[in-house]
Amino acid sequence: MGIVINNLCKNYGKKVALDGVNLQINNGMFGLLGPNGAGKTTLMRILTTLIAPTSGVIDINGVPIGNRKSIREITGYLPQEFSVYPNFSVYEALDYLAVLSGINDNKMRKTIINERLERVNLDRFRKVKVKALSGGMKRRLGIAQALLANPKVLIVDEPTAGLDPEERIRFRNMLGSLAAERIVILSTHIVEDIESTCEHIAILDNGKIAYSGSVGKLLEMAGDFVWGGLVEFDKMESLKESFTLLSSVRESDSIRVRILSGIKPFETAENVLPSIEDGYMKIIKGVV
Ligand SMILES: Nc1ncnc2c1ncn2[C@@H]1O[C@H](COP(=O)(O)OP(=O)(O)OP(=O)(O)O)[C@@H](O)[C@H]1O
Repeated sequence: MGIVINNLCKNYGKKVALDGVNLQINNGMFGLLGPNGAGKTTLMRILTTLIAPTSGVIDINGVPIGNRKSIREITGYLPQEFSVYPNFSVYEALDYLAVLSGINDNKMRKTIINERLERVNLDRFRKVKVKALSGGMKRRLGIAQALLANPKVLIVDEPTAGLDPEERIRFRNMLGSLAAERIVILSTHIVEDIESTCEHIAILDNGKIAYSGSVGKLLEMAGDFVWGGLVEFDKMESLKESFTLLSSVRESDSIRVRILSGIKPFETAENVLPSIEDGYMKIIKGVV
């Protein structure tokens, strides 16, 4: 069970957006990371049957992706640009979307909407107009919409972009609790979003899977490549030219740097504990 993707390719004309993607995604929270243009949205739109692959095989819980009706019944999607009727109230917007998704029985629709509103902590705001919601509340409404049919797979694209830190944390926690009983795929280029929630991740780069596996394994792989130490100001330029500088913070007369490198970058440098961001940079920069 779960999602199995074999040799998936997607071309837009001459542009190759996905190039031989192989991936297995099981229950729980799965992070899809990658720089802008890597192909994340394309992959998610294929998984939700909004666009068709050029070639390759995908099964979701044993159902082939070509069986669009069944796939749509088991997947929920929160796109990057989620917007609904601004003058509707929260309840009206969900009611309308529920009718569109085929939940015709009035009593059942009411029960489902009330449950979803509670799930995303918006029940107190049911009468508030959509246009009056904060960014985080709109995103939560988007999740309520994606959960209407109680999908086995929930796919969310860049959900925390534009949210303030408190809203972002709340949103991540909510996704974490939803992942207890389904697959949640979280696509983002914000590495922090992955750090606190996902056990398994994939990194897409230029249409290809550059890494897939556990967060722990990524950290292990980055272990010997992250260096830290204090350097003098006048050494900074040459360090920047020769190595990937991860961070630099002034400390009185020197600068404390973190550097990604396969060799010791300067005499007093020492290996330091890597973060997911360091692991991500190692993969994307191809440091060996
Ligand atoms: N409809 C389209 N026609 C042509 N090229 C497209 C189309 N949609 C996407 N692309 C291109 O395919 C590549 C992958 O795009 P995609 O939107 O999947 O990447 P992404 O990882 O989601 O990026 P972002 O984080 O910026 O949303 C990009 O080079 C993009 O310009």
